[in-house]
Order: sequence, then structure tokens, then C-alpha cells
Amino acid sequence: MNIEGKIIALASDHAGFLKKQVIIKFLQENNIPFKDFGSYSEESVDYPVYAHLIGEAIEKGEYETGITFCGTGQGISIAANKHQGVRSAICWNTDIAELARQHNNANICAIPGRFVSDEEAIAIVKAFLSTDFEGGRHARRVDQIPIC
Ligand SMILES: O=C(CO)[C@H](O)[C@H](O)COP(=O)(O)O
Repeated sequence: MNIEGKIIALASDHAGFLKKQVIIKFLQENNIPFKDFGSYSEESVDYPVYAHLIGEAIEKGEYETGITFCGTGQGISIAANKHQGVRSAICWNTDIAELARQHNNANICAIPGRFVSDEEAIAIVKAFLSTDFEGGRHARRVDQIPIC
């Protein structure tokens, strides 16, 4: 994926907050711009709030690529996927992250914050951001996903 000139959208709940901070540090160290839609602490919150903030922003075309975090990656991914044009994939290792890009053209990488190490999270993000969609037969399938 060419992220030149792109701003990466981020969102988490409380359970993903600390892993998001790890990724924020990684993005800062690599001069990759980002917008953090919250949450902003480990105080307990509801993941759909933040999933819908990032999902709406991608649906409107304000951002192309996102990284989200909750405890399992499931809830924030399920909620973000309610938005048109969002293809959020839960990525728990680098192979899955690469395939989410190559086969699914995923535009949100949802990380299970409670189940991956800091090092694994960074590796997953690197894999996601550096892998291109393969198109071809996968484009035909991705094109069939929208229902309206
Ligand atoms: O993973 C999640 C949703 O899929 C949430 O982060 C998790 O459910 C939060 O749990 P708790 O309120 O017990 O911290």
C-alpha cells in the first residue's frame, strides 16, 4: 500500500488504548501522520462509539486507511464494518494482515489489543501498511460485498 501523503486513522476503546499508544509511537518514529479518534485513556468506554467515528470518516472519504484496537479486535471491527466502503479485518499476525490486504483490500486493520504483544502489533501494522491489494479474482469478489 502506498501511504505517501495519507493520514492514518486510529481508534480504540479502553482495552485497546495501550496498544494504540505503541502504534502511535511507531507512526511518530516513522513520520507517518495519523488522526486519533479516541478513546484517550484506559477508562472504560463503549467500542461502537469509536468504531462509528472512524467508520464514518472512511465512509465519507476523509481517510482511506485505519487501524483500530479493542480487547479482541472483534467488536470494533464488527461495528466499523456497518459503514459503506469499510472493509475491516481482524489481524492477529502478519500473515493475516498481508492476506487482508492482498485478498480483501481491507482498509481497516483491527488489532486484538489483549492478545498480541507490542512487538507483534508493530509487525502486524508494518505488514498491513506495506502490502498491496492483488486485484484480479479478488477484486471480483470484493466488488460483490456491498448489498446496497
Ligand atoms: O474486545 C472488546 C470487544 O470485542 C472489548 O474491548 C471488550 O469487550 C471490553 O471488555 P471489558 O469491558 O471487560 O474491558
